[in-house]
Amino acid sequence: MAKRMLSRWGQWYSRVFAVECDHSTDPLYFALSKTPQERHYDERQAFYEKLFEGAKCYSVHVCTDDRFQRALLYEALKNNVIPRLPTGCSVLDAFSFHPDVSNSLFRGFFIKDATNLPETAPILGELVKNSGMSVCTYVREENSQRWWQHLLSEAEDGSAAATEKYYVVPSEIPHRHPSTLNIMGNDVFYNFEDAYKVMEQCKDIIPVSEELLKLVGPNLTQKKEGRFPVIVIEGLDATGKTTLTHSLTTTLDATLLRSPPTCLSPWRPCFDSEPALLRRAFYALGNYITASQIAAASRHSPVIVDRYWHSTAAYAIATATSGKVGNLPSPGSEVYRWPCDLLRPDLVLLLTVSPEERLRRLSVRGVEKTREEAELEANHLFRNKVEQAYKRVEDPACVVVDANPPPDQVLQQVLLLIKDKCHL
Ligand SMILES: Nc1ncnc2c1ncn2[C@@H]1O[C@H](COP(=O)(O)OP(=O)(O)OP(=O)(O)O)[C@@H](O)[C@H]1O
Ligand SMILES: Cc1cn([C@H]2C[C@H](O)[C@@H](COP(=O)(O)O)O2)c(=O)[nH]c1=O
Repeated sequence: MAKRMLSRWGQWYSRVFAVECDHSTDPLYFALSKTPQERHYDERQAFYEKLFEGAKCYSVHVCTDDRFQRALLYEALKNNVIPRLPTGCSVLDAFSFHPDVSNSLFRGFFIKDATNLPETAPILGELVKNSGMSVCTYVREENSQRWWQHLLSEAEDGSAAATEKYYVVPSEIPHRHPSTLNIMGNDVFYNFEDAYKVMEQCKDIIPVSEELLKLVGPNLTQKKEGRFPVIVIEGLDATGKTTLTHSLTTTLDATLLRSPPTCLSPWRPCFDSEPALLRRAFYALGNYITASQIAAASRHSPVIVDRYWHSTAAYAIATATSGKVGNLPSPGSEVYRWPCDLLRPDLVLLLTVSPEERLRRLSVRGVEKTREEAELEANHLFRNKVEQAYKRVEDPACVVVDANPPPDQVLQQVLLLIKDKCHL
C-alpha cells in the first residue's frame, strides 16, 4: 500500500501549498523540503506561528487528474466530511499546486484543531482510503523549532500512517493566485465539445442531463447567416437588462433571446445546485443553444440577447477566484478569450449602476434569488470581481453603459451606441 502511495505522490514534494486565512490578505504559502532550512530563522518562526497557531493541524487535498472525479470528490469532502469535524476545529481553504502552472491545482482544506480533540484524527484518517485524497498532519520536530508535513497513507491494518515526511518551508507569493490555475476547462469551456463531454459524464448522476443532451445534439449548428445585427445586453442582476432589452426589442422591432434559453429553465435549479464543473457546463451549452437561435433569428430581424458568453465567463471566473479583486487573472489572460466556435455578437453592452442604486432596485423587486445572486448582494467583493471580469472578456469586448439614469435615458443612450456601431 505504502509503495502505491509513493508512486502516486511521487511529485508531492515539488508542490507548493497555500492556506487562505482571510479573504483580504494573501494566503500563507509554503513549500516542502527534504533537508532543513538553516537561514531566516526568525521569519520561519513567525510564519509557523501564523500558520499553526499552536493548534494540531491537518490538511486534505483532492488529488486526482480527472476533472469530473475531482469536482465530485471536492463537493463530497466539503459537504459530507468537513461538517462532521468537531466544532472546535477551524477550517480554511487550502491549495496545492505548481506555481503559475495551469491545471496543476488541487483544492482542499487546512484544519486547525486548537484543543486536539480525539474525534478529529479518525474522521480525517478515514480519507486515506480514498485514492483521490491526500491527508497530511503537521508535526513539530522534537528538540527543534522546525515543522514537518507528514503525508499519510493506509497501513496494513487499515489505519492512517505517515509514509513520507518533509520540512515545511515558507515560500514566495506566486505570480498567479492558485485559485485561478484550473479555470480553463473546469470553470470556463472554450468550445462546445468540451462542455458537451462534461454533460455526457453527468448522465449517471443527473438523469436530466440525458434530456438536455438530446435537445442540444452533438453537432449544434450556429453559423450566423443573417444580415441583421446581434446586440447583447450584459450586467449584474438588477442593473436594468430586462427593462432595456424589452424597450430595445420594441423600438427596433427586434427578436428577443436570452441565455440560458427558456427551453433550459426547468433544469436550471437542478444544475445551480451542482458542483461548479457541472453548473458551468450547463450554462456553456445554454450559450450554444442561444447561438443557434440567434443564427436563425438574425436572418429576419435585429436580435437582442439578455446575457450571453460574457455572463458565463464573468460569473465563473469571479466565483473560482478567491480573495481580492487583484487575484483575478490579469487583463489579456487567455481565460478571457471568446470560445473559438461560439457565434460572436456585433455589439456587447455592459450596464453598470452604483452599488446603492442596484440595492435599491433589488429591494423594490424582491423576487426569489439564485444562490449566486444572494451571494452578490452580501458580497461587494464578489460583485466587483464579476464586473471586472466582464470588462476583461475580449473579442468582442463590452462597451460600458452608465445605467443609473431613468429607463428612457438609458434607452436613448443605447440607441445612439447601436446607431454608431451597427449597420441598421
Ligand atoms: N434605468 C432604471 N432606473 C430605475 N429603475 C430601473 C431602471 N431600469 C430598471 N429599473 C428597475 O430595477 C429593477 C430591476 O430591473 P431589471 O429587472 O430590468 O434588471 P435585470 O438586470 O434584468 O435583473 P436580473 O438580471 O436580475 O433579471 C426593476 O424593478 C426595474 O423596474
Ligand atoms: C447566463 C448565466 C447566468 N449565470 C448566473 C448569474 C446570476 O446569478 C444568475 C442570473 O441569471 P438571470 O436569468 O439573468 O436572473 O445566473 C451564470 O452563472 N452563468 C451564466 O452563463
